[in-house]
Amino acid sequence: MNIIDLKNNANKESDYAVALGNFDGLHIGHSILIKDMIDEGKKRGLKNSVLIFKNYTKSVVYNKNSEMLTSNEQKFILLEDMGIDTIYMMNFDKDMMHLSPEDFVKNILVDKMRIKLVAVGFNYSFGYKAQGKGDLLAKLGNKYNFDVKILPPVYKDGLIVSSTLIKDLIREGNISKANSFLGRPFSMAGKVIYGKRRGSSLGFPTANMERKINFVVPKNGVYETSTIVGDKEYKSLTNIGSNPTFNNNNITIETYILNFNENIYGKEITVNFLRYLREEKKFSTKEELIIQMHKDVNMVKSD
Ligand SMILES: Cc1cc2nc3c(=O)[nH]c(=O)nc-3n(C[C@H](O)[C@H](O)[C@H](O)COP(=O)(O)O)c2cc1C
Ligand SMILES: Nc1ncnc2c1ncn2[C@@H]1O[C@H](COP(=O)(O)OP(=O)(O)O)[C@@H](O)[C@H]1O
Repeated sequence: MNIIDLKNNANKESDYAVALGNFDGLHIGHSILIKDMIDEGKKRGLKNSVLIFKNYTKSVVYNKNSEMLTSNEQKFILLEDMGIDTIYMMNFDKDMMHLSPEDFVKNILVDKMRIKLVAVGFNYSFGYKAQGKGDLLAKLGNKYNFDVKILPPVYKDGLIVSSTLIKDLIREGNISKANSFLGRPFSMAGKVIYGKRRGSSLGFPTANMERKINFVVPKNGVYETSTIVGDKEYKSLTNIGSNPTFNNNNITIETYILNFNENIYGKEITVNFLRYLREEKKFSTKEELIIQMHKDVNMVKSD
């Protein structure tokens, strides 16, 4: 798989099919769209690609740091697994934001990327103030000689699968449902930082994570997770919250890794969220918390 930054490069090699979108989460709806683009591209003898903005378009448009489901690194791995030939990267900045729909199509898709097929979802919009919709894309396809495929919404359990819905489910702690919409566990990557150094004394050292990007955070509570350290995956338990037993006030994301005993401060870990187990509680003594933590471990050991 190639990754091409369109800032200083253009594709001169071959004609391409492309899927367009933010693809935050690369959920089951995104996968269907991308697989369809790959298949349709193959029929036409085209290479396949996705165009990804380095930064989240909504964050630029609304000038805020929006919460996200996936980092670009995670997207690259997932897209490579799907069989994508090329990822085109672009910086979404104020100039880009002000491009008219037609200029976006002509300057980027046609001139820089040699696109012959564009696949988008039913609610895709593009160009300044998101003025361009599917019908305009189809017209521009006629003008600039590329095919356009607009995919209908993908439903699951009677709901349209969307990144916004999945983020809301995660915020509510409904991890199982969020994961069924994602098609894999929601996962967060980040560096292990120092905490209060209390975990080891409780018999449960916890790796405190600093999120690598502004990942959406599940509601406070204890979760069954798995944790990737280096190239190994371990069973784990993750507590999100303010440790009310100890009257902390900031929210931490901390993971106790089973059958593990290494110093991993400063290392990057990935935590996959599998299941919500219980609320974070205020215990009257630390001994009671320790008893509960043993019960938590038994919950995930037994299956
Ligand atoms: C499985 C698990 C369950 C936890 N449950 C609670 C809880 O219910 N209430 C609470 O106050 N803290 C809970 N904690 C957080 C501990 O209080 C925390 O790990 C400890 O204070 C260590 O913090 P440190 O990493 O800053 O040293 C839990 C931690 C783990 C790993
Ligand atoms: N099984 C384990 N799970 C998580 N971290 C572990 C484990 N074994 C050793 N560690 C190490 O111990 C650190 C956590 O110890 P802890 O006493 O909770 O300190 P802190 O408050 O700094 O997180 C982790 O950051 C990691 O480097």
